[in-house]
Amino acid sequence: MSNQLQLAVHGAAGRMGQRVVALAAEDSDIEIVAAIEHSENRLLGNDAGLIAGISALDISLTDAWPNYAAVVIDFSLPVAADGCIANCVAAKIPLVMATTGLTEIQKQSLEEASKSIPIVFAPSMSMAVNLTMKLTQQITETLKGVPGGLDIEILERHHRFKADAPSGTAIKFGELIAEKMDGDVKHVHGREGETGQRTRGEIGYHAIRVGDNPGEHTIVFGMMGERIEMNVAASNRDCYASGAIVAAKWLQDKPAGLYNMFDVLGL
Ligand SMILES: NC(=O)C1=CN([C@@H]2O[C@H](COP(=O)(O)OP(=O)(O)OC[C@H]3O[C@@H](n4cnc5c(N)ncnc54)[C@H](O)[C@@H]3O)[C@@H](O)[C@H]2O)C=CC1
Ligand SMILES: O=C(O)C1=N[C@H](C(=O)O)C[C@H](O)C1
Repeated sequence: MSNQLQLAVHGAAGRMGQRVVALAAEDSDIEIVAAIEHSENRLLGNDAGLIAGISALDISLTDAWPNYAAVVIDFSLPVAADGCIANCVAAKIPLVMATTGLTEIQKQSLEEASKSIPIVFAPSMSMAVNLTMKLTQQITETLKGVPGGLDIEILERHHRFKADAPSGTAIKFGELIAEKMDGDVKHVHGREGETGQRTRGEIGYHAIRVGDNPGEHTIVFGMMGERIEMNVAASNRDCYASGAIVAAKWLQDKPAGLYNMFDVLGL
């Protein structure tokens, strides 16, 4: 059908890429036009649907970029981000950049790329996570002057295979919370040795890697005599994959620019 959204998935054989392929294949508004992977991936040439654990789609895993796609969803790795960005800019294809762990230079190249193509860039495509981000900003704004002080710690739990720490989501939680705090903020990643007592302007980060946890974040707001814990947890990866597909569709009528999931979700 010509009016389907022609989607290319970058990192298509990965944990996330497989879920994007599977959910997109169920969506009658989407036509998967390319399932792109690393040139050394041993699954190149295999059917992307079978790799994703669904029926064959007659789309072979490839390392070649399509001549045309309406949008690229990237769930690859930081090492692949530069090529992805460059190909999307060259072909003027809108991009959903979901990969985390990008360097500052790579984030700058995303900014530059967004001058010519529309990009959604977010460390979590989950609606629940992005709503929780907004709620934690409200809690920080409300409690930051509480008598006795407010201590904020961010715990994130992920599967044993995750290659970056802390999660991009935890880093984004910290950035958003820091925007609402007064004075200088010190981001403290883990604690060991004679640290001395906690200072007021700290945000602590703790990365837990266990089993097959698809992603869980707990923001602890500690006060003298009580605390609030905001917990958001995925039970599988489809919250991220479906969020990325929503973002891909949202991008279709947008001008060049750098957008996030708050823009997509209207938060
Ligand atoms: N924004 C979000 O909502 C979410 C983001 N993520 C992020 O997505 C990324 C991928 O996560 P997973 O799927 O668990 O990892 P994964 O390791 O299972 O998948 C990454 C895929 O990228 C492929 N890849 C590596 N280099 C490539 C290249 N040069 N060209 C094309 N493909 C290449 C790998 O072969 C692999 O199949 C991570 O950065 C993770 O943090 C994960 C879940 C949700
Ligand atoms: O690697 C993962 O799995 C996830 N990574 C993202 C992150 O680093 O924030 C999003 C989600 O937490 C799952």
